[in-house]
Amino acid sequence: MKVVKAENLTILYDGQRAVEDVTFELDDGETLLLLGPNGAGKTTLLRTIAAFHREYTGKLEVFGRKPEEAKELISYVPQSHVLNERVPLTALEVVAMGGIYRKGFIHFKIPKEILQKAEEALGFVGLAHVKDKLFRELSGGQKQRVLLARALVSDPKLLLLDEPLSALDPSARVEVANVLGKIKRESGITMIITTHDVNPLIDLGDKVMLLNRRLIAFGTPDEVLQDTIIKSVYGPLAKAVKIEDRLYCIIGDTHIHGGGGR
Ligand SMILES: Nc1ncnc2c1ncn2[C@@H]1O[C@H](COP(=O)(O)OP(=O)(O)OP(=O)(O)O)[C@@H](O)[C@H]1O
Repeated sequence: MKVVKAENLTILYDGQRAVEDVTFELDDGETLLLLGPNGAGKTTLLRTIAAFHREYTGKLEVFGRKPEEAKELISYVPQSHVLNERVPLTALEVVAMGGIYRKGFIHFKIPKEILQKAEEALGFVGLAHVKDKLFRELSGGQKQRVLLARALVSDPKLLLLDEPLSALDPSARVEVANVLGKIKRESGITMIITTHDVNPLIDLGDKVMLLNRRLIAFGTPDEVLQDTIIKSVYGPLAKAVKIEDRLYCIIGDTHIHGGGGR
């Protein structure tokens, strides 16, 4: 069974088309890098797969079901997370929230088994040592890793990540990309990762989709990240180059969200 199957998927907001006529399939364990300029529809596609947005035509199946019927199998890590940093939560409490919300209730006291899972997840992302630190006092890269741990606590089969590297400095990008690599290698969870900068993630991508409201290209990194295809979206200065067998995309599209660092 396909993890995601979209056929002629068109996504609308109040009747206006944001994403048009997208067809693709994703197999179990694959990682899809979803690439496209500002306003291309990356977040829209991700949120529709997560069943947060439901105005669409065409076919969309997640694990062979309607997206809203597959919700318990999906974890979604939003772009600018909505965690209220004024609430003094520790890293461990933030991770545990992933298990609590999934169970559909809010406890004042976090159940022991959820705390234990949260500790394991924090260890997995290499942050066991900061479990009692306040989330708001962590670095940008550490915060993003905590959010990854939070997404893992509910044992998802599909992980949807919206711009996990944005607003991070280059060394934090590498730190987070390494954790994403570990998730892929050790847990085999299917992932869809939206990004403006494909370079730090390119080794993870089994498939790449280039979206610009319409599907420009979908396939392996070698198939999609070709000079002519990249130029058709990002203009004549954009380039795809291969250096020592590794692909790099120079697209001059850095998309800074502000914030960043601490
Ligand atoms: N809630 C909404 N209501 C109406 N239109 C929306 C809404 N969210 C997004 N859009 C529109 O849908 C289109 C795609 O936006 P989306 O945020 O999915 O693109 P994106 O590729 O994720 O962009 P970015 O890289 O800037 O985050 C844009 O034209 C945007 O204005």
